[in-house]
Amino acid sequence: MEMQNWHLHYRILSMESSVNMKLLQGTGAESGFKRICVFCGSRSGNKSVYMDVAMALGKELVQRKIDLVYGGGSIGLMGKISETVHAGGNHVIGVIPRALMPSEVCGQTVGETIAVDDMHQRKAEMARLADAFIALPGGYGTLEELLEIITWSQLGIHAKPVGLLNVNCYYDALLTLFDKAVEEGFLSIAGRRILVSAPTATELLDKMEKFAPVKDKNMPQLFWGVAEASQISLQSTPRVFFNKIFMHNYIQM
Ligand SMILES: C/C(=C\CNc1ncnc2c1ncn2[C@@H]1O[C@H](COP(=O)(O)O)[C@@H](O)[C@H]1O)CO
Repeated sequence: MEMQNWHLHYRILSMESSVNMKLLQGTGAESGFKRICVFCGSRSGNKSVYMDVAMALGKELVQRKIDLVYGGGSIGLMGKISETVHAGGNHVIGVIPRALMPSEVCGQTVGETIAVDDMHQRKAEMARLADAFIALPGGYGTLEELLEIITWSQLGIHAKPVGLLNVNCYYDALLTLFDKAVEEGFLSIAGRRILVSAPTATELLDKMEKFAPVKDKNMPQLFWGVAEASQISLQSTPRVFFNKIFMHNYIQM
């Protein structure tokens, strides 16, 4: 895609999402989201509230006719949300690296499985397939996925809503850290606003439906195109694979 076309495309995407969301407000109409990617723990947590919220989010997606993209398998919160959405009759896509595919590692994926080569490819594929992202409680894997997708938004790679389901105040410390980063000058206010948070699935989805991306005026317009990917590939061999895949998927978003 030409540089100018890309900027136009990005602006149209941002405008479209805020217009669609405005039309939906208060109408009781179907969601503006077709597919949401959920990042969440491969463990269940040690309080029932965590499995409960995974089920509640699954039911909310079913009710709003939103399909699920997730990391595949049947373990922990990942298993609970995928089983709930699948049982409710919505489509589920598990994007799973081949190394994690054996059922003794991750259990069985319900619905459709997309096998990928590695964790980087998985994230790019999840990001391409979904039109919004939600993080439930989880560990390093969930945090890493959440922070990367926020960073991609900050860099203008996508303009899709990112939500944090802060059940049981699980993410309070993280949200305080982000506020501290603004206070200390490491994060812009526009950057901080990328992440939408709420304590329940219903409130979070309602907020995300209304989300309109805020453009950070100080952020330069970046071009994430094939030309840059091939330049990177000349400079640094270990990053070639990631960047090639990432750019390829990005162009298709
Ligand atoms: C190897 C072991 C378990 C299998 N682990 C995972 N299976 C599927 N997806 C995973 C796994 N680990 C990370 N992910 C991705 O990150 C998120 C969950 O990570 P967390 O650290 O549990 O928060 C999830 O969204 C996946 O996409 C044996 O331990």
